[in-house]
Amino acid sequence: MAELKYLSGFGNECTSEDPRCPGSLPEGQNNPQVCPYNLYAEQLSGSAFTCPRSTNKRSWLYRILPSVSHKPFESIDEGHVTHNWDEVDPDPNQLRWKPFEIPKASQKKVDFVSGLHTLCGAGDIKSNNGLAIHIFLCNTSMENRCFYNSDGDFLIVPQKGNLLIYTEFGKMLVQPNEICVIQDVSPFNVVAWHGNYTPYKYNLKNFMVINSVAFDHADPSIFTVLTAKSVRPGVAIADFVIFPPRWGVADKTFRPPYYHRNCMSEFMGLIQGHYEAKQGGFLPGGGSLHSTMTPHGPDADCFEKASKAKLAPERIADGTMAFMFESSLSLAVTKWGLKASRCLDENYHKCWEPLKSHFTPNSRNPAGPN
Ligand SMILES: O=C(O)Cc1cc(O)ccc1O
Ligand SMILES: [Fe+2]
Repeated sequence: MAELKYLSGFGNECTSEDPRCPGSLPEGQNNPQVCPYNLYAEQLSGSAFTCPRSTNKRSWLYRILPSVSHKPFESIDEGHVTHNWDEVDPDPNQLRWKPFEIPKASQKKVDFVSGLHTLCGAGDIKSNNGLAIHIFLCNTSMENRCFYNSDGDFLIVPQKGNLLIYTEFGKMLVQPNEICVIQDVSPFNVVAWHGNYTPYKYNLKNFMVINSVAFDHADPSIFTVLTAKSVRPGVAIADFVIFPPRWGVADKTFRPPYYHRNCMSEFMGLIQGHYEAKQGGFLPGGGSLHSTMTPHGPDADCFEKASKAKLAPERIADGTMAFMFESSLSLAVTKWGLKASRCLDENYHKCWEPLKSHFTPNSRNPAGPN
């Protein structure tokens, strides 16, 4: 396939015309009585019409047939997708999953849609307020079918293999270490479009990381790549946060993540490498969930090493890409997540078992390594 060319600029107003139909975008207006090439004009709204201009999102598509010209929808087997957050009793334990297994194509062909497995989530689709985390485990391209999600935005984080995604706005090749966000998808008959509501992808290597250059551990909001806002300012439905390779230079500081409990839920995954707070057990393709107020933090090995380490400047997480969805919702795990996936790590809690008391009641300030 010819190399794909992309329009650049997050949130920009972009335009695109199929080179075979020059001038297919109407000039000076969006909705002419008759569009160039006798195309249909169709608007796709990504925000309420009434949003202020700075948050208003919409695109205009000029297509051979409007997307309403489809046959009636019919239900299909829902597979492993659910929005029932009461399948199992709430579980306050720290949860960790071994790498999820991709089925072998020789045994069963599974495409992106039938390979979606809901792991956890919260909220309500009808009020458009919620979040679901699905693991996609597929081995086959989608043929003669396409998919649209009218429940919300899809942020896709591939861990293995490449995704060639056909959207109404064009094609995207999304590879590990890249992410993409898609909207509605329907038959691919768009000849031209313009607007600021489009699918996009982003290479996580381009994230300009900041970190503490003096002392102490900055909270991970410094690593926020994308935010799905809630109605409460500063409180996200989900922040998408990454832990990319960077320099650690903080003096007199325990540099890995601190022990904590959080009113936000934290779902983490690893694309490649190993995560700085866990010496082992948290593997690429796996995940972990520390839901509302569940205590967690560095494992015992990590604590021992980092509290004794000489604090020279060091590269943190070279070759690594971990990510987190930090959500104000209390994420409930599905039956698939707890049982059917067969990937739940029953021994996760043991990584903290060796932690011992270092309390020295008679010496307030024991000599540290530096
Ligand atoms: O739990 C985690 O590993 C993620 C995390 C990292 C960090 O540097 C500070 C807080 C936090 O939740
Ligand atoms: Fe955390």
